[in-house]
Parts: sequence; C-alpha cells; structure tokens
Amino acid sequence: MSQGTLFIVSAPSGAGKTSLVRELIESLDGIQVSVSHTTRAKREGEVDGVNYHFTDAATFEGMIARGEFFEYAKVFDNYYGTSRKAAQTVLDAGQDVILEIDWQGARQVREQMPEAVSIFILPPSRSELERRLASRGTDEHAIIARRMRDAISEMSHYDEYDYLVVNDDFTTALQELQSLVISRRLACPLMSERHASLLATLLSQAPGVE
Ligand SMILES: Nc1ncnc2c1ncn2[C@@H]1O[C@H](COP(=O)(O)OP(=O)(O)OP(=O)(O)O)[C@@H](O)[C@H]1O
Ligand SMILES: Nc1nc2c(ncn2[C@@H]2O[C@H](COP(=O)(O)O)[C@@H](O)[C@H]2O)c(=O)[nH]1
Repeated sequence: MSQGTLFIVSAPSGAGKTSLVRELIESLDGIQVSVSHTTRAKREGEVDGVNYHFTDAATFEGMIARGEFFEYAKVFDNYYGTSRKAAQTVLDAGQDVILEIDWQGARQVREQMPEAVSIFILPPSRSELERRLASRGTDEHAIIARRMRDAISEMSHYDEYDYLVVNDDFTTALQELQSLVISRRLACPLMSERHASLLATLLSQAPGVE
C-alpha cells in the first residue's frame, strides 16, 4: 500500500488553523489530523484524546527521553509534541495526515521527512488576529498579549514553508487548502494501487506495444 502524504500546517495562534483543518478533514476523505500531546491546561470544552493528549511535564519528558516524539517544542512555556506512533500509523494506513504544529516542530519534521508538504497560514492583519484571539473566549488577556507578542516571531518563519494561505475569508482559505491537498494527491509520484492495476491491465491488452 502506498504511504499517505504528511502535511504540516503552521500559523500564529488565533489565525484560524484549527478551524480550517477541522473543516478540511470533514470535507475530504482519506485525511486525518494527528492529535498532539501537550502539558498546557485543558480549556473549557476540550476533551482529552480529541483536542490533545493532555499530560504532565514528567510524563512528557519521559516520552522525550524514550524518543517517542516525531517532533516536539516548547510553545508559550508549555510542551507540545507529535508522537511518532500516532503519525506513522495513519501514514502506513495510506491516509494523509495533518500536523498542526509551530515552526520549531515543522523544522524537525522537514529534517526527517523532506517530502512533507508545509503550509503557513497568515491572518489578514494583526488587529484581526487579536480580535480572533479575544473572540474565541478561551484565553485571558495576559495569555492573548503573550500570543500576540510571539505571533511576530512565528510569522517570521513563513519563508521556510512550501505554501502560504491567507485566512481572510474563511471559505476562500478552505478552498485553497483543499486544492493543495488534492493537487498533491494528483501529482503524487508514487503510483496508487488503483493506478498500477489499471495500467497493468491497459498495457497487457495493448497489441504491438514494444
Ligand atoms: N476566516 C475567519 N474569519 C473570522 N474568524 C475566524 C476565521 N477563521 C477562524 N476564525 C475564528 O478565529 C478564532 C481562532 O481560530 P482557531 O482557534 O482555529 O485558531 P488557531 O490558529 O488554531 O489557534 P491556536 O494555534 O491557538 O490553536 C476562532 O474563534 C475562529 O472561529
Ligand atoms: N511543535 C508543536 N507545536 C504544536 C503542537 N500542537 C500545537 N502546537 C502549537 O501550539 C500553539 C498553541 O496551541 P494552543 O492549542 O495552546 O492554542 C499552536 O499555535 C501550535 O503552533 C505540536 O504537536 N507540536
């Protein structure tokens, strides 16, 4: 079975990547989002194992020591990471996988898997980014201020990514993400089983092929 494609999606906090990725995986078959581990506190409404695997720092550091992370980083003073097993299981099943991670994690993934497709999502403006962080209603003022400060350093890594998508109008940004996933599938140099079997049939029936 051919392997799926790994997509990296990064953005400053509040730009809308979780909302876009949620809609993307609902709109396309054969693509899943990898559930990260984090040491940050659970927000109201978040579910362990769905939004994140919520862990304490000792557990997270034990996983680091055992080499269980594909990538991990400290973001806003908390650990966040993708378990190697979680991402690989999806890829081995022939499904595409999306990692919603920061620029530090994206670098680690590219080093190990240069064929990964990376997408950076930009907000239309800094004021709109701040408005979205506030309107989400999940974080206190000090946390929003910290995320706004770190947004500039996150965005300064935009040029390490293969594609940029501006999340101004949500539907337009979603369509651009859908196009990137679909065009990657069509351009995939690894032949799918369906294509291989069709070609084998077509070529075996062609008279006079040398
Ligand atoms: N195009 C858009 N226009 C207006 N609001 C949007 C748009 N996209 C997302 N939002 C809203 O912005 C807020 C932040 O979105 P979201 O939580 O998806 O951001 P995020 O990039 O995943 O943040 P984090 O990295 O902190 O998880 C949400 O309330 C979401 O509904
Ligand atoms: N390197 C990684 N970064 C991650 C991962 N999961 C999330 N993130 C980054 O954290 C921020 C904040 O997320 P929040 O849920 O607290 O709002 C987010 O913007 C991502 O950039 C991960 O597995 N690895």
